[in-house]
Amino acid sequence: MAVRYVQTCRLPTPFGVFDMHGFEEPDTGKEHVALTLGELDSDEPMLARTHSECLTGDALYSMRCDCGYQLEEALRSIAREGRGILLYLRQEGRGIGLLNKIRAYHLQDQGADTVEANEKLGFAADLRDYSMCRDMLSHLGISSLKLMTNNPRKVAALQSYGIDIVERVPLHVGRNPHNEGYLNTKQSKLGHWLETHQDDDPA
Ligand SMILES: Nc1nc2c(ncn2[C@@H]2O[C@H](COP(=O)(O)OP(=O)(O)OP(=O)(O)O)[C@@H](O)[C@H]2O)c(=O)[nH]1
Ligand SMILES: [Zn+2]
Repeated sequence: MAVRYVQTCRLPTPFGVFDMHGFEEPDTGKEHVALTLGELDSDEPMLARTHSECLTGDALYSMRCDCGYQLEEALRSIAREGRGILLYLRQEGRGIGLLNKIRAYHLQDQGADTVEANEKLGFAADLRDYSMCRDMLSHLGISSLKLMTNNPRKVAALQSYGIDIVERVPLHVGRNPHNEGYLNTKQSKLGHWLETHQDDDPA
């Protein structure tokens, strides 16, 4: 989806003072942001995270998934590196939206896994589209990334837009008894690179 740049402001966080760049999808009105730290105009690959919205995990401390833990670890890693970008993409629930995600969680409470629940609701397992990343990165002059992800589809999607992924940085944090089944299904059905025994120590 094509996006247009709107404005930039400072965003102080416990991890560092980022610049927040706002973008809008003219066709849908969806709003996305990029947080950046450090020099943008450089040929050096940039540490990056493309993070899809998860209100429950990112803002409400849900332990059903690993999103909140990954968001925090990504911002911490960018701050440690002194340079990087986090693209926060407003595609909640792998693209089905918040209320459908609650419907899907209800089905999971009754025994479905994360993929089966989507399918029972008539959705594909993952409806996300990463094309807005191309415009956002191009606007900021960034073409080469060290991407923090465990998701092979994300890597392939960004590469298909001509973005150079020079390194894939694993992001294994937040495994707990409430998301064990979810993470196992991500690995077995969605192909995520997740070892069975993760090192949860963020040090
Ligand atoms: N439909 C659905 N969406 C979920 C569920 N659990 C988490 N999500 C969504 O899954 C998405 C996770 O996105 P990301 O954090 O980018 O993670 P990812 O695609 O799994 O890949 P990583 O980069 O390895 O973290 C968010 O949009 C969440 O809202 C679920 O059970 N059902
Ligand atoms: Zn989540």
